[in-house]
Amino acid sequence: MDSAGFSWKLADHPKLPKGKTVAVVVLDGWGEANPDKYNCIYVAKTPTMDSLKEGLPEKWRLVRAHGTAVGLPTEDDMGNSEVGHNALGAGRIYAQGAKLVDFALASGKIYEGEGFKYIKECFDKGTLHLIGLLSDGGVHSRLDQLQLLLKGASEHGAKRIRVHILTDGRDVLDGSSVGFVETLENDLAKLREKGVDAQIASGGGRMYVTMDRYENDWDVVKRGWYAHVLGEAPYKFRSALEAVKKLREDLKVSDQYLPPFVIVDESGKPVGPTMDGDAVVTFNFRADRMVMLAKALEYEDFDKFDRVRFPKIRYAGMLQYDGELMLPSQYLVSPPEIERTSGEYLVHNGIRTFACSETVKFGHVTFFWNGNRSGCFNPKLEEYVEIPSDSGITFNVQPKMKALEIAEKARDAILSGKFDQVRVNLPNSDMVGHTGDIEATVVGCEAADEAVKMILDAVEKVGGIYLVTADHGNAEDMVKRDKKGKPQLDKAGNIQILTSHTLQPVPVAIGGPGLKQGVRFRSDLPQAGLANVAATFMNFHGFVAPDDYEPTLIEVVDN
Ligand SMILES: O=C(O)[C@H](O)COP(=O)(O)O
Ligand SMILES: [Mn+2]
Ligand SMILES: [Mn+2]
Repeated sequence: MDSAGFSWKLADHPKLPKGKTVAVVVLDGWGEANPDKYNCIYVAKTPTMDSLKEGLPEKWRLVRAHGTAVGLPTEDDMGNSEVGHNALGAGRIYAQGAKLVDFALASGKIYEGEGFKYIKECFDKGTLHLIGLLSDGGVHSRLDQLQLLLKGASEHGAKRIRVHILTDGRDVLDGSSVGFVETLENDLAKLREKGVDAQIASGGGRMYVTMDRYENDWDVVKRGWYAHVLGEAPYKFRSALEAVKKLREDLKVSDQYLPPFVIVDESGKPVGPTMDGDAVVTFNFRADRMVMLAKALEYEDFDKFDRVRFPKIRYAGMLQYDGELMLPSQYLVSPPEIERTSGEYLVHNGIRTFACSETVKFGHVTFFWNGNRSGCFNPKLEEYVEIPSDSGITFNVQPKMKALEIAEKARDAILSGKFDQVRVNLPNSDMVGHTGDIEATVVGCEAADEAVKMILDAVEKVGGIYLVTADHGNAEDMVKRDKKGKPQLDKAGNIQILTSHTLQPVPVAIGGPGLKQGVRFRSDLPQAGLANVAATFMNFHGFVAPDDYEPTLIEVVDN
């Protein structure tokens, strides 16, 4: 208990014992939707997940994983890993980056903050560079926010602006990059009419240029550095619209994987390399895929690739992306203050924790889970294991990914008796789902199901408890639908493959020999969401969750 009366000590659960091994399994991108041929989870053979569903309604239920249930601005916002794992780990709903940036832009407060004042110093003599994902997906960034920022920055004195665009096709339909570039070009033309020298300067597909995460492949960031900072790329165009259209057509690549390009003037010179005295803003609000670039832009000492030139710039993130590393040190909007997460409480109460995934999702069960905080709380009680992901491939080529390796690590951790909580993220349904390859996604779902089986078998052996859930939907719906739920055809009469997440709810399944008789899902929380899960597994560890956590999903009835 500190002087303010706060204590990390959790109250004992009146009915549930301590000392059980609890496996918490997060299937990434595994939602519940009507059965049809575009529902890869339904098409896949998933005997383990199917058997869990037989526990409905006492041991299997659905929870909300999108929109306001996870702190997003509207019910039209699909869920995503950041907000999903934040809610799962923190047990409460926080207004998330998307919403905080909306507020800051609408109120104009963004222009009064320290971060904006810091970059503004460069507006007289230097260029303002805006780097980020050009998309209205609302997962990492939003086009309307970029539009407002462009307008606001120019009204606050920016005279020369260069935008460096990463094309999406992952949180939005493939091919939509063309329309986004058109919209942005229109806005920039309007700024030019007002005397602002504003242009797109470079770009590339988000999965090939700049937006890697968790240090899976620094070459991705290096390509971005060359294009956005050095002004060098294998492809040069006079306009971004031409770049995106030609690269898609000539190379037959999708938006996500466009190669890096720079825009050049009539003499072939890049129009917007980043130079001493310039300001840079990375306009994504979401952290994971901006942290690596932020390091390259901010750190004096940096050895991940040769930056060739390290310009003296003033750099600010849309948000601070990592609270522990305080990276970047300058930012336009304060991130959600996610504190007192379940992970922190549990280590304070002696719970030994093991967390594991492969690189592309490793930060999800650690960094996002712990409220966007790197590292663990107490290395004596926690072990975080990262299995290296394949890099340089799209995951439809290896749809099984490292699911079984993750499951083996989890199994061994459970059988070792050294841990009270064993937490994993199984990435397949999400990562393969994002490729839009339906057959491969089916294989990925089957691999994830096998991995769940391996973990549940280990839980069975040690008399433990399991909680299986997901962070948002993806693989359960792979086609764009109209309001009635029918596949919506494009102008040519073709179905449109949905590479993005969905608005679907996700399952929560509980069980295992250690789960006391009489434990069942309450029926009075029909609107429950991911944030209700933390209190639930805290109960399985024998504790009552803190008062301000969203209520537990379970009750214990006496037989
Ligand atoms: O970053 C990505 O891969 C997608 O934009 C969102 O997927 P995730 O939220 O599952 O990571
Ligand atoms: Mn996810
Ligand atoms: Mn995803």
